[in-house]
Order: sequence, then structure tokens, then C-alpha cells
Amino acid sequence: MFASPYGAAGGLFHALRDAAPARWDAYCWHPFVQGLADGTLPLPAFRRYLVQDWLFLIHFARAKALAAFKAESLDALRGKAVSLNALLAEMNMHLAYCAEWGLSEADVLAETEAPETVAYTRWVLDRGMAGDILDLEVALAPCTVGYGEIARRIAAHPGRRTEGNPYHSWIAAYSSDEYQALARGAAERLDRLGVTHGGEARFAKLAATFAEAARLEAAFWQMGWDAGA
Ligand SMILES: Cc1ncc(C[n+]2csc(CCO)c2C)c(N)n1
Repeated sequence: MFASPYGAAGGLFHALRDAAPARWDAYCWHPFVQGLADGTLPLPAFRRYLVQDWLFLIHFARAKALAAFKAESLDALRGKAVSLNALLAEMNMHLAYCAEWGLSEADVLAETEAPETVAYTRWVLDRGMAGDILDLEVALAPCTVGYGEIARRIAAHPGRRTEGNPYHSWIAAYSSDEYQALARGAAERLDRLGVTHGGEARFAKLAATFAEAARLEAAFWQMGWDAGA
């Protein structure tokens, strides 16, 4: 199995990832990801993914706002505000990126949510509303940390194609030092929350949340993949 590039060896992130190896692999090395790596992913699959990802990001921003609400210190609240603003800025770039793929802003905004998008995003919000900041961060971790690991797996893949790969810029964005630092920071934050918020005693429930988020991420890839068939 691909070794986790993030989090400490005895920390909560590693424990959660190690508790769901099949789910984690099915997410991080989904055929969609392999198609990004070697450039063979059908374009309609990527377009479907991009449009749904826009809708996903709207609700992901709401989940970050919920994390701000659930923050337990002024410092943590500031951190969430900064990260929410960064996401809102990225969302503008997402629309510009969609335009490069022939998807106008009007096309993207007119799209309705796929069941996979609704299922994933509303489930994250529900975990966050029903639980505390640790439950919410665990539900969000596969998203933030997983994309960092996916970029690393692609970089390490012998069949990877860089020249003429239409998905090169997508891969480059998640391979960037900036994104890698974000993914590392999220895993480290989870490790710290594990210590301060009883991660060991709550492990069974947290592991179920993490595994479910990984499953919903894989289902999200599958939704895109099916549009390329
Ligand atoms: C389905 C889906 N899962 C994860 C991401 C990754 N992601 C979501 S928000 C964000 C910005 C920083 O947290 C990043 C990298 C995605 N785009 N789409």
C-alpha cells in the first residue's frame, strides 16, 4: 500500500487511514484517477466531474463556515475564516478553469446536482452539525488530504504521462507546494485534535465517519467516470 505522506506515525490521521485501507485505495487510485495520470480519461468524464465539483465546492464552503461556527478558540475561528476565504477565491478560478474546458459559467450554474454530489456534501454537513469540530474535521479530511495523496500517487506512477496530458494542469495544482502544505496541515490538525478531543476513546465512530467519506469520494469519481462510458 502507498505510505501516507502526511501526519505522524502514531497519530489519528494514520490510524483512520489504516483502519480503512480498501476504501482509501478505492478512492485514491480510482480508475478516474488512473485516467488522469496517464491522460486516457475520456473528456466527457472530466467535464462531468468539473461541473459537479463546482456544486460540491459551494457546499464544501458551507462546511468550512460550519467549522468556523464550531471553532473552539479565537485562533481557530480566524484560521477557518482564512481558509474559507481562500476557498471562495479558488472557486472563482474553478469557473475560469471550467471555461478552458468549454464550460461557460452559465452552463455550470445551470447544472443540477447529481445524487452523488448531494449525498456527499449533505452528509458532511450533517456529521458536522450533529457532532463537534473533530467529527467535522474527520468527515472533511479525506477530501483535503486525499487530493494531496492522489497527486503524490500520480507523480509516483510509472505509467504517468506528462507530455500532452490534457489533465496536466489539474495534477500540477494538487502537486504544488502550496496544496501539499495544505494537505499536510490538515492531517497534522487532525492529529492534534485526536489528542485534545479523545480520539482514542471515540475511535470506532471516527473511523466509520472517515471510511464513509472515502466511500463517498470514490462514488464521486465513479459519477464522473460513468459519464465517459
Ligand atoms: C469531490 C472533491 N473532493 C475533494 C476536492 C478537493 N478540494 C475540495 S475544496 C479544496 C480546497 C481546500 O480545502 C480542495 C482541494 C474536490 N475539489 N472535490
